[in-house]
Amino acid sequence: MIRLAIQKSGRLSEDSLNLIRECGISFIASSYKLKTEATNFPLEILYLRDDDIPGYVQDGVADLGIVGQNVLVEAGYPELELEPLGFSKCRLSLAVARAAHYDSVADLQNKNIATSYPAILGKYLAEHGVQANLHTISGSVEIAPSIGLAEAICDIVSSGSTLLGNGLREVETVFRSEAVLIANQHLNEEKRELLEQLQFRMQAVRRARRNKYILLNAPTASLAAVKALLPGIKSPTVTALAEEGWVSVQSVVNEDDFWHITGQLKAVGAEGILVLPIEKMIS
Ligand SMILES: Nc1ncnc2c1ncn2[C@@H]1O[C@H](COP(=O)(O)OP(=O)(O)OP(=O)(O)O)[C@@H](O)[C@H]1O
Ligand SMILES: O=P(O)(O)OC[C@H]1O[C@H](OP(=O)(O)OP(=O)(O)O)[C@H](O)[C@@H]1O
Ligand SMILES: [Mg+2]
Repeated sequence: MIRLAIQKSGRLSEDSLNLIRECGISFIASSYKLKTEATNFPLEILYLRDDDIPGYVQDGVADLGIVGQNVLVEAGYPELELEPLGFSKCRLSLAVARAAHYDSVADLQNKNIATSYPAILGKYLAEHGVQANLHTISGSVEIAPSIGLAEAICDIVSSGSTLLGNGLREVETVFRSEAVLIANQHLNEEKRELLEQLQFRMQAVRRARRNKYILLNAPTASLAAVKALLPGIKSPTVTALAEEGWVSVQSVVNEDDFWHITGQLKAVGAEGILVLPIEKMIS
C-alpha cells in the first residue's frame, strides 16, 4: 500500500482527484472522510491542507503528494519534486497600488511587503539586492495595501482579477508554479514499484490530454503534403477510400499545434476532418 496526500479542498483538489480517477483508480470520496482506500490499486489517499503536504511527505507520513511548486519550494523541500502535472498553473507576483510610483524592484527598498511566501520572496529580493520588511500573513494578502499594512504584496496570480478587484497592479513575476507530484526519498522497494506504476499511468494520461486523434480524407495527389504536416507517433495510417483517387489519413497531433495544422491541412485539400480525444497514450 502506498499513501498519497492531496489537498482536501481548494484549487488543487478537483484536478488531483480527476488525475487519480483517469489513472483508472477507483475510490469512494466523501467530504467527511479524510482518508480513503482505492478499491482497485494498493493506494491510500489522505486529504490534507496543502501547506502540510510537503512536510508529511518529507517525514514519510505520506509517501507521495500532489502540491503546488510554490508551497513545496516555500516549505524548503524542492528536492521532493518528481514531475509537473500540468494543472493549477499560476505565478507569485509582486503588486503595488494602481497609482503607486514603480519603476523597478529597487523601488521596494525598505518598503513593507505582505506575503504568504516569505522564503521565496526573501530569496528573490536578496538576488536583486533589495532589503525590505516582509509581513507574513496567511491569506487575503491583496487587502494589505488598502488597510495600510504594506505598500506592496507578493501573492498568487492567475487571471489577475483579484489584483484588479483590489486596486493593485502586478509589477514583477517572482516565481512560476504548477501542481507537481512529490515523493519521499526513502521509499522501500515495494513502494518504489507502486510509484513507478502510478507514474506510468499519470504520464499516459498527461500525454493523452496533450494530444488529439485526427482523421481526414484527402486526394491521393495531396498525400505527400498531408503526411508532411502529420508526422504521427511513428507515421500516419493511410487507407484507400472506396472513391478512386482519395485516401483516409489517421494520425495524432499535439493540442498546441492543432489549429495551425488543421488550417494547413485544409489548404492542401483535406476534407471531412474529425478530431477525437485520446483516453490514454502509451509510448
Ligand atoms: N487562482 C489560481 N489559479 C491557479 N492555481 C492556483 C490559484 N490559486 C492557487 N493556486 C494553486 O493552488 C494551490 C492551492 O490554492 P488554494 O487557494 O486552494 O490554497 P489554500 O487556500 O492555501 O488551501 P488550504 O486550505 O489547503 O491550505 C496554491 O498553492 C497554488 O499552487
Ligand atoms: O488572479 P486570480 O485569478 O484572481 O487568482 C488569484 C487568487 O486565487 C487564489 O485565491 P483563492 O481564490 O484560491 O482563495 P484563497 O485565498 O481562499 O485561497 C490566490 O490566493 C489569489 O488570491
Ligand atoms: Mg494552504
